[in-house]
Amino acid sequence: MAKLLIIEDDLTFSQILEGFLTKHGHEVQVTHEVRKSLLLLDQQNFDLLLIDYRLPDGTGLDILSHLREKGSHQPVIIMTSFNDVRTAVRSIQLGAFDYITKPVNPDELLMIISNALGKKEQNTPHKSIEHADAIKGKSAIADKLYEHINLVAPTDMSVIIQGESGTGKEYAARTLHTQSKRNDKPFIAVDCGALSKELAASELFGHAKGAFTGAINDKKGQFEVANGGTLFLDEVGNLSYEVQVKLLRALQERTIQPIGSIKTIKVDVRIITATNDDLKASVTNGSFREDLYHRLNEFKIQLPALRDRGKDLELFISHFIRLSNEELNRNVLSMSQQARDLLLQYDWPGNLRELKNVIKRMVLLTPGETAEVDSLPEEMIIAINQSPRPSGSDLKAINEINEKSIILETLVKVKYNKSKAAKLLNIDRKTLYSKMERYEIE
Ligand SMILES: Nc1ncnc2c1ncn2[C@@H]1O[C@H](COP(=O)(O)OP(=O)(O)OP(=O)(O)O)[C@@H](O)[C@H]1O
Repeated sequence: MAKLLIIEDDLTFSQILEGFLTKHGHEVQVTHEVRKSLLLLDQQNFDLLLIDYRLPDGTGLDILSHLREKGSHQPVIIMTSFNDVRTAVRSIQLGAFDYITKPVNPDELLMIISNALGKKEQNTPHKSIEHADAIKGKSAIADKLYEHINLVAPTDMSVIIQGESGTGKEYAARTLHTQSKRNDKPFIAVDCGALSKELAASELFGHAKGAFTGAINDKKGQFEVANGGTLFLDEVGNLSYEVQVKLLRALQERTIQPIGSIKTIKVDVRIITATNDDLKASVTNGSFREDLYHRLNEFKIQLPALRDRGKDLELFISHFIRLSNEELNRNVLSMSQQARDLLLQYDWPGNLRELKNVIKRMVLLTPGETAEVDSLPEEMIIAINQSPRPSGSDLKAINEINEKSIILETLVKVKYNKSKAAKLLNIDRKTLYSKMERYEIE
């Protein structure tokens, strides 16, 4: 049993969730606003938080930031409408464990909660590393990527890995380490996005007993822990100006000084950083130091977005189906044409992480061997149909696009039962068939 806090402003939905999770053995509390939830979080400890993305007095990200400032690391799951996925993936950078799209599927929710509780101990600023099951891809863009990785890996150069959220930056950093001569020494990953301003310096450089309230013992910083090996700083753009100064000094002088200590410690560490922001823009607007940027940017690796990886998408789909079959004890061997088309058409703003989640959910909801389109989030179809709107005043084109997306949405809702769809759409079956043919809906 775990102690859960639900922060959700939809009263009916929060009641349903509360009942459902209580029935599954959890102790559940519910609140409906950011402000009240912050008070509760300051008074009590919860094992896991389930937070609606849009709340009346803020967003789930405000709560995540508050937790980060406090240095709390309990797993957080963000619940979001599909239209907010692009923003919600940002929550992962701020330390959320995962997100789930509404309407929430009960099996999927239980799976995510149990994964989150299972990984609780690892959900600290030191990121978990589970990249034994990785594939490279066969597209031209993947070839180029690995050419760069192979080129720079054996050197001691500092590398910045840039790429959208979920593109595999941590995986790339780990590959650089395993292909370097430091591979028998530690690879330490620190998620700077999940560190509060106050704790960041002590996390990186350590502190002496009594250096500040709460520093009850000496603590080794991650620089020292990584000595001889590689230190991976994810979301490096989140470090405060003061910590940037300390980091630059550590890199230039190859020594660190724990907070509150007079001793200096020699360190030999290769630095790999990752960012999904444009760090150069942060230099231009003054939030990131230019001298540090140049010191970190001896080589830059750009990770491609999934939507730009062509045929690799299909390889990743098969790969994640295999992994999910193993994990969930399922036997999904194929997908219907509609399901495949949908996965190939979608533009994957959350990249590999989003694909992995969607496939896991699909496998979970498929008891047989063939996954059907209704095991995919129906909002994916809406997202695809929302993409290009004809510009200007071509009323006929606008009407056609609207008509196509309403037909698609209805078909998904009734699991492609055409009689039911025709009834809901208030047209006869023959008209529905001819419209489906015209709009190339299978
Ligand atoms: N080459 C790969 N093969 C298989 N799985 C991968 C690969 N690269 C990444 N993944 C999976 O995709 C997910 C996201 O990867 P990762 O955490 O490395 O991305 P990231 O870019 O560091 O994310 P963030 O921007 O949120 O820090 C992980 O679950 C990881 O296991």
